[in-house]
Amino acid sequence: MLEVHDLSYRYDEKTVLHDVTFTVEKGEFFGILGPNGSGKTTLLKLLSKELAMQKGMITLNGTPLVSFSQKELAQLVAVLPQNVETSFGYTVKETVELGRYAHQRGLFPKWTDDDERAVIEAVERVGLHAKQQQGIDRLSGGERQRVYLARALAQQPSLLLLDEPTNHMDMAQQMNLLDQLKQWTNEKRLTVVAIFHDINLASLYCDRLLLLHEGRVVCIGEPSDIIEESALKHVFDAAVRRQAHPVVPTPLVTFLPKIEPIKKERDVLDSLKVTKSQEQIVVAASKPFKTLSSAVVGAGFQWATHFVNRHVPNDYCCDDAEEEMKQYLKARSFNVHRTVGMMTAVCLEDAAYVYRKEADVALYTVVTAGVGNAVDAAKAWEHESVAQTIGTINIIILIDGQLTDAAFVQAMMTATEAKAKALYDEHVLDPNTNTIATGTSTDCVAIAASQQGAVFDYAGTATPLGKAIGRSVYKATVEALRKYRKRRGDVEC
Ligand SMILES: Nc1ncnc2c1ncn2[C@@H]1O[C@H](COP(=O)(O)OP(=O)(O)OP(=O)(O)O)[C@@H](O)[C@H]1O
Repeated sequence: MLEVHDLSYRYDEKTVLHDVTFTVEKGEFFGILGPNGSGKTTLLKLLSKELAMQKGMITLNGTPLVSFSQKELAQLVAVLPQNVETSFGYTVKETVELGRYAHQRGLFPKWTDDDERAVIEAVERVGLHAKQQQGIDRLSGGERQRVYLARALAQQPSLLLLDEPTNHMDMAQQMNLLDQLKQWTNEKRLTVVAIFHDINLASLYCDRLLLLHEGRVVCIGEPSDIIEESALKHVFDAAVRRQAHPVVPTPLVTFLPKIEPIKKERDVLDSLKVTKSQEQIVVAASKPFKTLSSAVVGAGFQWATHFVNRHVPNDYCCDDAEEEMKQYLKARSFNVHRTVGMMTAVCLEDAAYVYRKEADVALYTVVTAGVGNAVDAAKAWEHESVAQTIGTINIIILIDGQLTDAAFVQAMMTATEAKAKALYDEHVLDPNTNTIATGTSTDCVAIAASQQGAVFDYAGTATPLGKAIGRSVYKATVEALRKYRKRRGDVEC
């Protein structure tokens, strides 16, 4: 629908756009990103003919932009500029009605049913139906922005040009408005070209993005191709980290603040406070540890200061164990956002604690082990139903060092392998298949790292960290298992 070829532009002596070339398809939501002064607004003004072209070519549906009259262009293209001058004295509806100018004909144009329908739909779409008779000077900045967007939508354009459309809006309004626009691109094949400052919003809503830097196109493509750490670092001169969105397959970026690296606290593991009772084992750290866990509370990545292994009865049963565990933690004054919480029916006196300090690696491991639900993972499919009792082998590993994401995942793998080996050597059987068990049906692992000091890129079994994890987890699991089995010979816990 839109083709831009070798577009350059200069204000006086200063060239601010250099040979910009791209195309936008009909129905596409196309985002323009770039730092302040990179030429985004100038580009948009050239697309709307607010600025006269100096060099290059822009075509709309195959016709050069220069050959459209202003009125012809207004029937195809609507613009929401960065700053709109407020026309005081108009109501919301009257302001939106101005969007119909492009469709009025003759010296004394008649207001038609089509005009009325277009205005009402636009006002409703931006959620201002209830305020349509209100003067726009009595609206908030965000509401006013929505009125101007409605005016642009009432124009029923094929191409909508937006300069920071969600300026002044709170988060909910931004999402709501972009959801609506996205729906219009799908339903009405409206094409949107929008300037964004929020990279994550652009990534969520745009089909493709164009990244501008000092008036030049750095790259064009789908968000997952464009949102790339090194390109963003180069363009925005800021360190960023790319991550996966938790729900949709688009990337998210986090800008990393230029703060002093965390000061290395000596012997961070020595200052851990470990409290043991029949009800719970609590490992408390003075600073948050970055943690990857499968715990009931705090699963996934989390920064945590407290690691709680709580004893529950053998017949513990709850529809929403996570919520129940959160209530338990809150009632005991734990901050649930800073706590990793797991459960076990095992007697907590039988926990094993292993502290290892070698030249390059220091870690502290706590294991509770019960094997009532022991399962051979390779044969679990033979079980008619997997027992869902709380179990079982809970492993907490606190590491003094900085782990990459790869190292976190490898630490999980190494710990799991060492646990399985402990079960093998202790000859723990899956009672259903009578084969050696590899774990229990509800095991839990938490890998926590201080994220200070030594950097560990990997934690597989060939690395010093992996070796220390394997050795500690094996030792602690064997010890905890033996205590558990000995007690079962004496007292049922
Ligand atoms: N009317 C003007 N006269 C002279 N220079 C201008 C004019 N308008 C913009 N510029 C310059 O052109 C360059 C590009 O400006 P532009 O507004 O297009 O950037 P932008 O990427 O939209 O910036 P922002 O993110 O701050 O809105 C800047 O260096 C700016 O100072």
